[in-house]
Amino acid sequence: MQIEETDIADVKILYPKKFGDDRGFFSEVWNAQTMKDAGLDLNFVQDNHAYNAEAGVVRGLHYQLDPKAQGKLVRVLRGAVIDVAVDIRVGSPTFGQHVAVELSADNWRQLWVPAGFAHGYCTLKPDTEIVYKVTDYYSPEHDCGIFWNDPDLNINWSVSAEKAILSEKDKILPLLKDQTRLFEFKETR
Ligand SMILES: Cc1cn([C@H]2C[C@H](O)[C@@H](COP(=O)(O)OP(=O)(O)O[C@H]3O[C@@H](C)C(=O)[C@@H](O)[C@H]3O)O2)c(=O)[nH]c1=O
Repeated sequence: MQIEETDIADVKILYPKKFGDDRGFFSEVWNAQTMKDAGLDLNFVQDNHAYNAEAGVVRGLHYQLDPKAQGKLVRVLRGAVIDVAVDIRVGSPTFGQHVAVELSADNWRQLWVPAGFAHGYCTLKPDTEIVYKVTDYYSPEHDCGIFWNDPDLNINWSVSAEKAILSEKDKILPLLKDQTRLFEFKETR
């Protein structure tokens, strides 16, 4: 498993090895020790799996507030997405900046989205399945979001505002500048 740094210090791209043979392939997609060696001692408590019928489905940008903040390790089983992590830690040198990475069944990458970040994705293909491990349980009371197409974020989602397919909840999320429920930046997060 190779682990690559991104432009935002705490967000990482993981490249699990894939061993192909006549039968198909084998891949270690999560290894606690490897991540610990890379400085991430993680305790996942829930695995999420979402199916998206169409290309252009946008989910996000979502996060849970402290004390239920979640780190997310994201990968794609079928199809492809642009996966996005936005730094929403007030006081962070990269506040409001984002990392956007294509994750697909073909490239087999994973994105580590730490607590303190809003997360979202846009499907690039129909029949896209995404799975992610999270470090805390779902808590609707702590669930928050930011509008996906906030002009201040300047995210290239690969879909137009007219064509994007969103949940009713996600259509009316606030802009980052209007969202008061954010995180505080801590060096050690
Ligand atoms: C996220 C979540 C949802 N649900 C339920 C609530 C609701 O009835 C239904 C669909 O929920 P949502 O519309 O919030 O699902 P979705 O829009 O896919 O939400 C997800 O988006 C991505 C981008 C994330 O990062 C996730 O953390 C999560 O927020 O599933 C759970 O039971 N457990 C969970 O962990």
